[in-house]
Amino acid sequence: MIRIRQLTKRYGPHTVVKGISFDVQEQEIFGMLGPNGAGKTTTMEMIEGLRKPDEGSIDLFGVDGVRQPQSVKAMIGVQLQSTALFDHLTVKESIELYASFYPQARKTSELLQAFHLQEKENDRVKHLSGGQRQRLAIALAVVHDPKVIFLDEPTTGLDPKARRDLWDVVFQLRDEGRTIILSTHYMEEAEILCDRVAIMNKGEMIDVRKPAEWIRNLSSQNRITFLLSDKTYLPELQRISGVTDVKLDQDDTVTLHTNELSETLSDLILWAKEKHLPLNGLGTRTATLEDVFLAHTGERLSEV
Ligand SMILES: Nc1ncnc2c1ncn2[C@@H]1O[C@H](COP(=O)(O)OP(=O)(O)OP(=O)(O)O)[C@@H](O)[C@H]1O
Repeated sequence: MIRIRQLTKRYGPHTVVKGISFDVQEQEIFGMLGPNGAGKTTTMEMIEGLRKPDEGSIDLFGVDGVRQPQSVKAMIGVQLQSTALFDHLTVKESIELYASFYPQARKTSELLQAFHLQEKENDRVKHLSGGQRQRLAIALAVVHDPKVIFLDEPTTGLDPKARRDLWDVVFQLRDEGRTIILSTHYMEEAEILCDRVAIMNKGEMIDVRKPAEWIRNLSSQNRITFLLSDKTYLPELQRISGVTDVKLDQDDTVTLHTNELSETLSDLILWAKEKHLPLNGLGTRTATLEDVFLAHTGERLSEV
């Protein structure tokens, strides 16, 4: 287990990580979300032993991350930004170069296979697609068979297919028994990939929860919409079970906010039947992690 307690980092008068505490379980895919400048990278780099905390403790599977950063480095793999790869080396040469940095390394053939790069082994890095470069960057991070892997926005800029392929790589790393800490700007990615998600804002840790728990706690964000031209029905709609708010737009669209989506929906249908109202344009929208993020940070992640 990774145990972080009261971790603090200051730059001059600015405290950019403000005494945060959390645990990461073994074999967990742990996501860190937050707007730009929230302190995600600083936190990850303190755990990686690259930046020294001003206060607090880091215990990485029994190793003191603050006092023994060198021991931490042997246990962890950090994905390079794909721009940091050597463009003129081939894929195979890149892996062999990185393997030469460690006393013990995984076989090149095994890594080529695990990261679906066999067919590209003799291609120069500069000729790889975005997804292949990212897979190579992660392959290089696991050359020495680390227990913990850090991925900083691993799928930024990838097309949907390459993104899904990379998710498979991350699941595979976890299934091999590794613990993964990643930052992402994509809500969908956090929902699908992460066992638990930490949301950071302005150097503070808002909380750590499973994606579904974050969403459940924000369940009044569930919405039902339909067309209704007669305003006189609005007070009745307010009384339908689960409804927390009713809004009517200028284009006659009614939006019901509810914390009990299915119950509200079935009661609404019964009510409309009684009144002989057609419920044209009926639609529902459940809360997403994007709504959670907006509610907690006041920003849309897709825009940051
Ligand atoms: N070396 C440094 N010197 C001074 N301030 C720094 C330094 N590194 C980071 N900061 C500041 O610390 C704050 C947190 O930065 P950090 O990079 O950790 O945020 P982040 O959540 O990773 O953001 P992003 O999503 O943009 O990567 C920012 O306000 C940043 O300007």
